[in-house]
Amino acid sequence: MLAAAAVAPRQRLCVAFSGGADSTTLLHLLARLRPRFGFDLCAAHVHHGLSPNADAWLEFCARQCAALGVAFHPFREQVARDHPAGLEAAAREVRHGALARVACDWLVFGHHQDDQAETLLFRLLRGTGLRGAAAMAAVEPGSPGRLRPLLGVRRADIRTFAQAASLEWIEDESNADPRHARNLLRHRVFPLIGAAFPGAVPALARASGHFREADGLLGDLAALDCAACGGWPLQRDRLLALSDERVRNVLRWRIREMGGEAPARARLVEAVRQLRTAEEAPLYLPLGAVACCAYRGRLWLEPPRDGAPEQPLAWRQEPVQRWGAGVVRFEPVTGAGLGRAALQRAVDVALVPRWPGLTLRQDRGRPRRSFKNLCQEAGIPAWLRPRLPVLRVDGEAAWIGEIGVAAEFRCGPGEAGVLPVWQR
Ligand SMILES: Nc1ncnc2c1ncn2[C@@H]1O[C@H](COP(=O)(O)OP(=O)(O)OP(=O)(O)O)[C@@H](O)[C@H]1O
Repeated sequence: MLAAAAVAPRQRLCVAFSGGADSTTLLHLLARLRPRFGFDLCAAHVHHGLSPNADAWLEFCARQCAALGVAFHPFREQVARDHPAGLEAAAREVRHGALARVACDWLVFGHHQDDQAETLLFRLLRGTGLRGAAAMAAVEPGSPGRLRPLLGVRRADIRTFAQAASLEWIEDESNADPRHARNLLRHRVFPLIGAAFPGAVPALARASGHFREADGLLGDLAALDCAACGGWPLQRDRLLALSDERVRNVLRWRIREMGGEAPARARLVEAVRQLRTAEEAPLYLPLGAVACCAYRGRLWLEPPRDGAPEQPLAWRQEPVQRWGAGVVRFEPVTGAGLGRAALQRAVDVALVPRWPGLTLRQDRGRPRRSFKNLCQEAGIPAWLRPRLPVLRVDGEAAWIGEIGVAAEFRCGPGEAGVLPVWQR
């Protein structure tokens, strides 16, 4: 598995070390494999402060690491007891937050096949989608990536090995607490299932592999559909020519790609319904971690409060400048857009959001118009206005995204010009 994950010599592996039988076995195995693979090994333990034994566990982990010559990183964390998702979830969040702070290439966990089967069943009972049913991956690339080398091994086999190797470990008394839903599954439900279906655990683990594969294919389909819709921002009419299922798949995939959690199915169903009934009209649909925006034939997702940067972004002739969730491209043109010479003479050129009192004259001989009037005339919806990029040149608006160039800055015929294009 280490070879499959392409763990290279000198890469830094950090075992997430609870001190339990699984991560203790894992740590000992990796310590033995260290000379053969040439990786650097360390271990991290998170002290949640929830058990009266937490100090003793931390000391136990420190001693084990010292005996194996493995660097040890202890984390003492506070867990909120009033977390809306419950104490277990709060502890997990804190644990993963602490482990993410370890400088390493791979975090290595002691999850095994029984954990995988329990995770799958637990999630199915809560109505999970394909992504959740895919459960845990043995190799999850990332920075750091995650490895679960024991994912194909049964819990009982790990214990047998640990006993045969005379390893010592600690038992977390909370693992026996039937008030935790996971423990109820482990101690009551799985023994019953196992008696009736002896191969249930490996079969469930296998099923999660099938779900993982199918989920990967849905990701491929979403990527193909996005490409066929012209890439982000998508062409709205092409997206809506797809079936509802595929539109939802695209939205779900993009939200995850942006680091958010996919909203509940009912919410996505409603979003697609609204997209279809709005036809061509501008639309702004909050979807949890992101907002779905549709405007002038284009559709995109953006973080709800990340429309425009708060601070001016100085422009020093770069071809591309970031703007909120998108970019502004400055394309070289001749006889169109903004005159380059005037921009080069200016002292202060920056991309900024609209400011109070902003006005712009679109054509010589026509009056200056307020930002609000310009937006109304162009049919720009109120939600999009704070996000519009404005190129401010020595205090004057030279260009406003979606509106255009100010007459005073327009490039003369045959002159070198630059045309800003806002891509959301
Ligand atoms: N206190 C801890 N400090 C460091 N690592 C831990 C700690 N607790 C658990 N781990 C790591 O997580 C693995 C799984 O532990 P456990 O089954 O208790 O957690 P889980 O909540 O089911 O999993 P996950 O945290 O991945 O959701 C362990 O084998 C170990 O690698």
